[in-house]
Amino acid sequence: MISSDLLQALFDISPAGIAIADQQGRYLQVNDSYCCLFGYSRAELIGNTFRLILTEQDQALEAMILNLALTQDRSAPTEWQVRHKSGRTLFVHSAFKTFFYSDGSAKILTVLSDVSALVCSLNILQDQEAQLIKTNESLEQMVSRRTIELERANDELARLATQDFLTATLNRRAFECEASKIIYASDRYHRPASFMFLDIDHFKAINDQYGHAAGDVVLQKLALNIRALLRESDLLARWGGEEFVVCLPDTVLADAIVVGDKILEACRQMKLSHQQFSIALTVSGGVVQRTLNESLHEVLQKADVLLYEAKRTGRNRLLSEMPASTAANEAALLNFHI
Ligand SMILES: Nc1nc2c(ncn2[C@@H]2O[C@H](COP(=O)(O)OP(=O)(O)OP(=O)(O)O)[C@@H](O)[C@H]2O)c(=O)[nH]1
Repeated sequence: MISSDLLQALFDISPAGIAIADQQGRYLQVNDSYCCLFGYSRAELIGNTFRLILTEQDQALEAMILNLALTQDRSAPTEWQVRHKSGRTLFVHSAFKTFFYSDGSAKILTVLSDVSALVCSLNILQDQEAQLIKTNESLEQMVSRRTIELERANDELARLATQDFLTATLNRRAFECEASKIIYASDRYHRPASFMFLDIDHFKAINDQYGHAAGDVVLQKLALNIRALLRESDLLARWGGEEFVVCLPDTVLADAIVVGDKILEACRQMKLSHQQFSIALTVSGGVVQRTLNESLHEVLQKADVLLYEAKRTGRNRLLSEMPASTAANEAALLNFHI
Protein backbone atom coordinates (compact mmCIF):
# COMPACT_ATOMS: atom_id res chain seq x y z
CA MET A 1 0.00 0.00 0.00
CA ILE A 2 1.18 3.50 -0.74
CA SER A 3 0.88 5.82 2.20
CA SER A 4 -1.55 8.72 1.92
CA ASP A 5 1.24 11.35 2.16
CA LEU A 6 2.98 9.71 -0.80
CA LEU A 7 -0.30 9.66 -2.73
CA GLN A 8 -0.82 13.33 -1.91
CA ALA A 9 2.69 14.11 -3.19
CA LEU A 10 1.98 12.11 -6.33
CA PHE A 11 -1.20 14.17 -6.82
CA ASP A 12 0.65 17.44 -6.25
CA ILE A 13 3.73 16.97 -8.37
CA SER A 14 2.37 14.78 -11.19
CA PRO A 15 3.04 16.33 -14.61
CA ALA A 16 -0.27 14.73 -15.69
CA GLY A 17 -3.46 16.61 -14.86
CA ILE A 18 -5.41 14.84 -12.11
CA ALA A 19 -8.98 15.65 -11.09
CA ILE A 20 -11.41 14.09 -8.65
CA ALA A 21 -15.10 14.69 -9.33
CA ASP A 22 -18.27 13.66 -7.59
CA GLN A 23 -21.04 11.62 -9.15
CA GLN A 24 -22.54 14.75 -10.75
CA GLY A 25 -19.23 15.38 -12.47
CA ARG A 26 -18.42 18.34 -10.18
CA TYR A 27 -14.77 18.94 -9.51
CA LEU A 28 -13.80 18.24 -5.92
CA GLN A 29 -10.03 18.40 -6.28
CA VAL A 30 -7.67 19.28 -9.15
CA ASN A 31 -3.88 19.35 -9.16
CA ASP A 32 -1.72 22.18 -10.55
CA SER A 33 -1.04 20.34 -13.79
CA TYR A 34 -4.79 19.99 -14.42
CA CYS A 35 -5.32 23.73 -13.88
CA CYS A 36 -2.35 24.52 -16.06
CA LEU A 37 -3.54 22.14 -18.79
CA PHE A 38 -6.90 23.90 -19.15
CA GLY A 39 -5.94 27.45 -18.20
CA TYR A 40 -8.37 27.62 -15.25
CA SER A 41 -7.52 28.46 -11.66
CA ARG A 42 -8.39 25.91 -9.04
CA ALA A 43 -11.15 28.26 -7.77
CA GLU A 44 -12.70 28.41 -11.27
CA LEU A 45 -12.82 24.65 -11.50
CA ILE A 46 -13.90 23.51 -8.04
CA GLY A 47 -17.69 23.29 -7.90
CA ASN A 48 -18.05 23.40 -11.67
CA THR A 49 -18.68 20.27 -13.72
CA PHE A 50 -16.31 18.81 -16.34
CA ARG A 51 -18.64 20.40 -18.93
CA LEU A 52 -16.15 23.28 -18.74
CA ILE A 53 -13.54 21.26 -20.62
CA LEU A 54 -15.85 19.60 -23.16
CA THR A 55 -15.85 20.78 -26.74
CA GLU A 56 -19.10 22.26 -28.01
CA GLN A 57 -20.04 19.00 -29.78
CA ASP A 58 -19.34 16.93 -26.67
CA GLN A 59 -21.30 19.19 -24.30
CA ALA A 60 -24.54 17.49 -25.37
CA LEU A 61 -22.94 14.18 -24.34
CA GLU A 62 -22.08 15.32 -20.82
CA ALA A 63 -24.75 13.10 -19.18
CA MET A 64 -23.74 10.13 -21.25
CA ILE A 65 -20.04 10.53 -20.41
CA LEU A 66 -20.86 10.82 -16.74
CA ASN A 67 -23.09 7.76 -16.90
CA LEU A 68 -20.26 5.87 -18.54
CA ALA A 69 -17.87 6.79 -15.73
CA LEU A 70 -20.42 5.66 -13.15
CA THR A 71 -21.23 2.37 -14.79
CA GLN A 72 -17.88 1.27 -16.20
CA ASP A 73 -15.91 2.01 -13.07
CA ARG A 74 -12.65 2.43 -15.04
CA SER A 75 -11.58 3.07 -18.60
CA ALA A 76 -8.69 2.03 -20.72
CA PRO A 77 -6.64 5.09 -21.68
CA THR A 78 -8.25 6.86 -24.63
CA GLU A 79 -7.53 9.94 -26.62
CA TRP A 80 -10.10 12.68 -26.91
CA GLN A 81 -10.54 16.30 -27.74
CA VAL A 82 -11.20 18.79 -24.98
CA ARG A 83 -11.33 22.55 -24.73
CA HIS A 84 -8.90 24.98 -23.13
CA LYS A 85 -10.29 28.03 -21.34
CA SER A 86 -9.19 30.13 -24.33
CA GLY A 87 -11.43 28.03 -26.59
CA ARG A 88 -8.62 26.24 -28.36
CA THR A 89 -8.86 22.48 -28.76
CA LEU A 90 -6.54 20.19 -26.86
CA PHE A 91 -5.87 16.52 -27.44
CA VAL A 92 -5.51 14.56 -24.24
CA HIS A 93 -4.77 11.00 -23.33
CA SER A 94 -7.07 10.15 -20.46
CA ALA A 95 -8.03 7.37 -18.07
CA PHE A 96 -10.45 7.36 -15.15
CA LYS A 97 -11.40 5.18 -12.25
CA THR A 98 -14.59 5.46 -10.26
CA PHE A 99 -14.73 4.70 -6.56
CA PHE A 100 -18.07 3.74 -5.04
CA TYR A 101 -18.79 4.22 -1.35
CA SER A 102 -21.15 2.50 1.02
CA ASP A 103 -23.31 5.62 1.43
CA GLY A 104 -24.14 5.40 -2.32
CA SER A 105 -21.85 8.25 -3.32
CA ALA A 106 -19.05 7.92 -5.88
CA LYS A 107 -15.88 9.74 -6.85
CA ILE A 108 -14.37 9.77 -10.28
CA LEU A 109 -10.59 10.02 -10.55
CA THR A 110 -9.39 11.25 -13.93
CA VAL A 111 -5.81 11.49 -15.15
CA LEU A 112 -5.06 13.45 -18.32
CA SER A 113 -1.86 14.07 -20.31
CA ASP A 114 -1.61 16.66 -23.04
CA VAL A 115 -0.77 14.95 -26.36
CA SER A 116 -1.66 17.95 -28.57
CA ALA A 117 1.92 18.34 -29.79
CA LEU A 118 2.07 14.66 -30.69
CA VAL A 119 -1.27 14.75 -32.51
CA CYS A 120 -0.21 17.91 -34.28
CA SER A 121 3.07 16.29 -35.39
CA LEU A 122 1.18 13.19 -36.45
CA ASN A 123 -1.23 15.33 -38.51
CA ILE A 124 1.68 17.14 -40.12
CA LEU A 125 3.34 13.80 -40.90
CA GLN A 126 0.10 12.45 -42.37
CA ASP A 127 -0.30 15.60 -44.49
CA GLN A 128 3.30 15.30 -45.65
CA GLU A 129 2.81 11.62 -46.45
CA ALA A 130 -0.34 12.44 -48.47
CA GLN A 131 1.60 15.21 -50.22
CA LEU A 132 4.46 12.79 -50.94
CA ILE A 133 2.04 10.22 -52.37
CA LYS A 134 0.52 12.93 -54.57
CA THR A 135 3.94 14.15 -55.70
CA ASN A 136 5.00 10.58 -56.37
CA GLU A 137 1.86 9.94 -58.42
CA SER A 138 2.35 13.06 -60.49
CA LEU A 139 6.04 12.18 -60.93
CA GLU A 140 5.05 8.70 -62.13
CA GLN A 141 2.54 10.26 -64.53
CA MET A 142 5.19 12.67 -65.76
CA VAL A 143 7.71 9.85 -66.24
CA SER A 144 5.21 7.71 -68.16
CA ARG A 145 4.21 10.75 -70.29
CA ARG A 146 7.87 11.48 -71.00
CA THR A 147 8.50 7.78 -71.77
CA ILE A 148 5.69 7.79 -74.34
CA GLU A 149 7.02 11.03 -75.86
CA LEU A 150 10.51 9.54 -75.96
CA GLU A 151 9.27 6.34 -77.59
CA ARG A 152 7.42 8.40 -80.19
CA ALA A 153 10.49 10.54 -80.80
CA ASN A 154 12.61 7.38 -81.12
CA ASP A 155 10.12 5.86 -83.58
CA GLU A 156 10.18 9.10 -85.56
CA LEU A 157 13.99 9.16 -85.49
CA ALA A 158 14.12 5.53 -86.63
CA ARG A 159 11.67 6.38 -89.41
CA LEU A 160 13.70 9.42 -90.47
CA ALA A 161 16.90 7.38 -90.34
CA THR A 162 15.54 4.67 -92.64
CA GLN A 163 13.08 6.48 -94.94
CA ASP A 164 13.51 8.70 -97.93
CA PHE A 165 11.91 12.01 -96.91
CA LEU A 166 10.12 12.59 -100.23
CA THR A 167 8.79 9.16 -101.25
CA ALA A 168 8.70 7.35 -97.89
CA THR A 169 10.49 4.42 -99.51
CA LEU A 170 13.66 3.10 -97.84
CA ASN A 171 16.69 5.32 -98.08
CA ARG A 172 19.96 4.02 -99.46
CA ARG A 173 21.48 3.11 -96.08
CA ALA A 174 18.40 1.21 -94.90
CA PHE A 175 18.19 -0.60 -98.24
CA GLU A 176 21.82 -1.73 -97.97
CA CYS A 177 21.20 -2.95 -94.45
CA GLU A 178 18.02 -4.91 -95.31
CA ALA A 179 19.40 -6.22 -98.59
CA SER A 180 22.48 -7.56 -96.77
CA LYS A 181 20.21 -9.69 -94.59
CA ILE A 182 18.46 -11.03 -97.69
CA ILE A 183 21.83 -11.79 -99.30
CA TYR A 184 22.95 -13.60 -96.17
CA ALA A 185 19.82 -15.79 -96.16
CA SER A 186 20.19 -16.31 -99.91
CA ASP A 187 23.71 -17.70 -99.52
CA ARG A 188 22.94 -19.58 -96.32
CA TYR A 189 19.85 -21.39 -97.66
CA HIS A 190 20.70 -21.29 -101.39
CA ARG A 191 17.74 -19.18 -102.28
CA PRO A 192 17.55 -16.87 -105.27
CA ALA A 193 17.28 -13.07 -105.09
CA SER A 194 16.91 -10.54 -107.90
CA PHE A 195 17.79 -6.86 -108.01
CA MET A 196 16.43 -4.14 -110.27
CA PHE A 197 17.29 -0.52 -110.96
CA LEU A 198 14.51 1.72 -112.30
CA ASP A 199 15.01 5.26 -113.60
CA ILE A 200 12.50 7.74 -114.96
CA ASP A 201 13.18 8.70 -118.58
CA HIS A 202 13.85 12.35 -119.35
CA PHE A 203 12.90 13.38 -115.85
CA LYS A 204 14.86 16.59 -116.27
CA ALA A 205 12.40 17.59 -119.00
CA ILE A 206 9.47 17.01 -116.60
CA ASN A 207 11.12 19.25 -114.04
CA ASP A 208 11.96 21.87 -116.63
CA GLN A 209 8.50 21.89 -118.16
CA TYR A 210 6.25 21.57 -115.10
CA GLY A 211 8.49 22.72 -112.29
CA HIS A 212 10.37 20.98 -109.49
CA ALA A 213 7.25 20.66 -107.30
CA ALA A 214 5.43 18.75 -110.05
CA GLY A 215 8.56 16.58 -110.41
CA ASP A 216 8.37 15.79 -106.69
CA VAL A 217 4.74 14.71 -107.01
CA VAL A 218 5.70 12.45 -109.94
CA LEU A 219 8.37 10.80 -107.78
CA GLN A 220 5.90 10.27 -104.92
CA LYS A 221 3.18 8.80 -107.15
CA LEU A 222 5.65 6.59 -108.95
CA ALA A 223 6.95 5.23 -105.63
CA LEU A 224 3.40 4.45 -104.54
CA ASN A 225 2.65 2.68 -107.82
CA ILE A 226 5.81 0.58 -107.69
CA ARG A 227 5.22 -0.35 -104.04
CA ALA A 228 1.70 -1.51 -104.89
CA LEU A 229 3.12 -3.96 -107.42
CA LEU A 230 5.62 -5.52 -105.01
CA ARG A 231 5.34 -8.14 -102.30
CA GLU A 232 5.48 -7.13 -98.66
CA SER A 233 8.86 -8.91 -98.43
CA ASP A 234 10.35 -6.97 -101.39
CA LEU A 235 12.48 -3.89 -100.73
CA LEU A 236 12.01 -0.59 -102.53
CA ALA A 237 14.39 2.31 -102.05
CA ARG A 238 15.06 5.64 -103.66
CA TRP A 239 18.70 5.33 -104.70
CA GLY A 240 18.95 9.00 -105.51
CA GLY A 241 17.32 11.59 -107.78
CA GLU A 242 14.80 9.82 -109.99
CA GLU A 243 16.38 6.40 -109.56
CA PHE A 244 14.83 3.55 -107.55
CA VAL A 245 16.20 0.16 -106.58
CA VAL A 246 14.20 -2.97 -105.89
CA CYS A 247 15.28 -6.18 -104.14
CA LEU A 248 13.15 -9.24 -104.76
CA PRO A 249 14.01 -12.05 -102.32
CA ASP A 250 13.20 -15.66 -103.30
CA THR A 251 12.73 -14.55 -106.89
CA VAL A 252 14.41 -15.99 -109.98
CA LEU A 253 15.14 -13.82 -112.99
CA ALA A 254 12.09 -14.92 -115.00
CA ASP A 255 9.77 -13.84 -112.20
CA ALA A 256 11.73 -10.63 -111.60
CA ILE A 257 11.30 -9.75 -115.30
CA VAL A 258 7.53 -10.24 -114.95
CA VAL A 259 7.52 -7.82 -112.00
CA GLY A 260 9.74 -5.32 -113.87
CA ASP A 261 7.56 -5.42 -116.97
CA LYS A 262 4.48 -4.84 -114.85
CA ILE A 263 6.11 -1.78 -113.27
CA LEU A 264 7.14 -0.33 -116.63
CA GLU A 265 3.65 -0.87 -118.03
CA ALA A 266 2.04 0.71 -114.94
CA CYS A 267 4.28 3.77 -115.43
CA ARG A 268 3.20 4.08 -119.06
CA GLN A 269 -0.41 3.97 -117.90
CA MET A 270 0.05 6.39 -114.99
CA LYS A 271 -2.40 9.30 -115.16
CA LEU A 272 -0.47 12.33 -114.02
CA SER A 273 -1.89 15.77 -114.50
CA HIS A 274 -0.38 19.12 -113.69
CA GLN A 275 -2.66 22.13 -114.09
CA GLN A 276 -4.17 21.64 -117.57
CA PHE A 277 -1.33 19.36 -118.74
CA SER A 278 -1.15 15.62 -118.51
CA ILE A 279 2.34 14.30 -117.85
CA ALA A 280 3.43 11.20 -119.71
CA LEU A 281 5.97 8.99 -118.05
CA THR A 282 8.19 6.11 -119.04
CA VAL A 283 10.76 4.25 -117.02
CA SER A 284 13.85 2.26 -117.96
CA GLY A 285 15.18 -0.62 -115.93
CA GLY A 286 17.92 -3.19 -115.50
CA VAL A 287 17.25 -6.45 -113.67
CA VAL A 288 19.55 -9.28 -112.63
CA GLN A 289 19.36 -12.40 -110.59
CA ARG A 290 22.11 -12.54 -108.04
CA THR A 291 24.72 -15.23 -108.37
CA LEU A 292 25.40 -17.04 -105.10
CA ASN A 293 28.16 -15.42 -103.04
CA GLU A 294 28.02 -12.24 -105.10
CA SER A 295 28.26 -9.02 -103.04
CA LEU A 296 25.50 -6.42 -102.98
CA HIS A 297 27.83 -3.96 -104.66
CA GLU A 298 28.57 -6.40 -107.49
CA VAL A 299 24.95 -7.30 -108.17
CA LEU A 300 23.83 -3.66 -108.09
CA GLN A 301 26.61 -2.73 -110.47
CA LYS A 302 25.36 -5.35 -112.95
CA ALA A 303 21.81 -4.01 -112.70
CA ASP A 304 23.10 -0.46 -113.15
CA VAL A 305 25.05 -1.42 -116.29
CA LEU A 306 21.83 -2.93 -117.71
CA LEU A 307 19.90 0.24 -116.85
CA TYR A 308 22.51 2.34 -118.59
CA GLU A 309 22.24 0.06 -121.61
CA ALA A 310 18.43 0.36 -121.60
CA LYS A 311 18.80 4.17 -121.61
CA ARG A 312 21.39 4.06 -124.34
CA THR A 313 19.30 1.83 -126.57
CA GLY A 314 16.14 3.92 -126.56
CA ARG A 315 14.71 3.99 -122.94
CA ASN A 316 11.24 2.76 -121.88
CA ARG A 317 12.55 -0.79 -121.64
CA LEU A 318 13.76 -3.37 -119.16
CA LEU A 319 17.01 -5.22 -119.81
CA SER A 320 18.00 -8.35 -117.95
CA GLU A 321 20.92 -10.70 -117.62
CA MET A 322 21.01 -14.40 -116.77
CA PRO A 323 22.97 -15.22 -113.62
CA ALA A 324 26.35 -16.87 -114.02
CA SER A 325 25.86 -20.57 -114.49
CA THR A 326 27.68 -22.29 -111.66
CA ALA A 327 26.81 -25.72 -110.32
CA ALA A 328 25.77 -24.34 -106.94
CA ASN A 329 23.64 -21.70 -108.61
CA GLU A 330 21.91 -24.20 -110.84
CA ALA A 331 21.19 -26.63 -108.01
CA ALA A 332 19.95 -23.94 -105.70
CA LEU A 333 17.84 -22.02 -108.11
CA LEU A 334 16.35 -24.76 -110.24
CA ASN A 335 12.55 -24.68 -110.21
CA PHE A 336 12.49 -22.02 -107.52
CA HIS A 337 9.14 -20.33 -107.98
CA ILE A 338 7.17 -18.94 -105.10
N1 LIG B 1 11.60 17.18 -108.71
C1 LIG B 1 12.70 16.55 -108.36
N2 LIG B 1 13.67 16.39 -109.24
C2 LIG B 1 14.80 15.75 -108.91
C3 LIG B 1 14.97 15.24 -107.63
N3 LIG B 1 16.18 14.64 -107.60
C4 LIG B 1 16.73 14.79 -108.83
N4 LIG B 1 15.90 15.46 -109.63
C5 LIG B 1 16.10 15.85 -111.02
O1 LIG B 1 16.08 14.72 -111.87
C6 LIG B 1 16.71 15.11 -113.07
C7 LIG B 1 17.58 13.98 -113.55
O2 LIG B 1 18.09 14.34 -114.77
P1 LIG B 1 19.03 13.40 -115.64
O3 LIG B 1 20.03 12.75 -114.72
O4 LIG B 1 19.55 14.19 -116.78
O5 LIG B 1 18.11 12.26 -116.12
P2 LIG B 1 16.83 12.31 -117.05
O6 LIG B 1 16.46 13.67 -117.40
O7 LIG B 1 15.77 11.47 -116.39
O8 LIG B 1 17.37 11.57 -118.28
P3 LIG B 1 17.52 10.01 -118.53
O9 LIG B 1 17.68 9.38 -117.18
O10 LIG B 1 18.72 9.87 -119.37
O11 LIG B 1 16.28 9.56 -119.20
C8 LIG B 1 17.50 16.39 -112.77
O12 LIG B 1 16.84 17.47 -113.40
C9 LIG B 1 17.42 16.53 -111.28
O13 LIG B 1 17.35 17.88 -110.86
C10 LIG B 1 13.91 15.42 -106.68
O14 LIG B 1 13.97 15.02 -105.53
N5 LIG B 1 12.80 16.09 -107.10
